[in-house]
Amino acid sequence: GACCSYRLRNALHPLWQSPLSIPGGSRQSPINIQWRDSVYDPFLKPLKISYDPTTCLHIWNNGYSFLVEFDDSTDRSIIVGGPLENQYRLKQFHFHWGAINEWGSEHTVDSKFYPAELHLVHWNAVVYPTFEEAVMEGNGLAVIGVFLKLGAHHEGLQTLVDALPAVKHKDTVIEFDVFDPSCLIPSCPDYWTYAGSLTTPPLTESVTWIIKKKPIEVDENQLEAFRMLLFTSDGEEEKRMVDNFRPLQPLMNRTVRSSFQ
Ligand SMILES: NS(=O)(=O)c1ccc2oc(=S)[nH]c2c1
Ligand SMILES: [Zn+2]
Repeated sequence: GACCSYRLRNALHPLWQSPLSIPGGSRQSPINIQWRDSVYDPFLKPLKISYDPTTCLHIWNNGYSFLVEFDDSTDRSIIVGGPLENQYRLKQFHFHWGAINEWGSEHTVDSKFYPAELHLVHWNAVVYPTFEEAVMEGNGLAVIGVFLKLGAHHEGLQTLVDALPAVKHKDTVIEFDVFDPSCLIPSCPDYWTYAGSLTTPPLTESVTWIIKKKPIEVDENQLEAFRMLLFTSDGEEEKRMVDNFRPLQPLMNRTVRSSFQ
């Protein structure tokens, strides 16, 4: 049945040496979003995003992806509204991508992969004292997912792409002190939302996912810049950082809601 195959899928996937099964794994991510099965919820509010670009700190290659990290010691960069009961603080954003343009995103829409997916990670600092504690709680995190599609050059992304050669190897970091990530979020307010998990270890079921319906456009050179990064440290045999996405997980007893009709 679905459950054993998903356990097999997790066990087999080379990248995530995740445990054979996640304890009580009933809300794992990513999932396929079947547009026609999503349910319009008129009570969903618009998502309110207010980021302070000066809270940007650095870019770090952590050996899975590259993270742009923010100063989350105050409420200067937050999101509120949408499906959320509290405001959530921006901690970092990162991407997942493929070796080629045919795949790379973690979520799919009607089984379609995008070449890449952006995750903006926020945590519930109203209720929890630290990010590490929020990661363990059902309402601890809120992640905005934005699909990237091949198309026009993205000016805002280019400032980030220009810094990537400095973080080519695992565990390298470069200062990156002013960046407003809202330039990476489509202005169209439409989104899907569902209860899910982290897609990398510890895979905890602590994420309210907010997946933007509209993708952003980036060009081939910008996607290629992601693919020049390495999973490996300086001096090790080079392994290109590509296909850093988790396999699709079963929907189980969940409904995906939409903010639009
Ligand atoms: N890929 S993701 O689900 O957005 C995500 C977000 C934050 C995380 O913190 C740890 S630890 N693993 C994480 C995975
Ligand atoms: Zn992610």
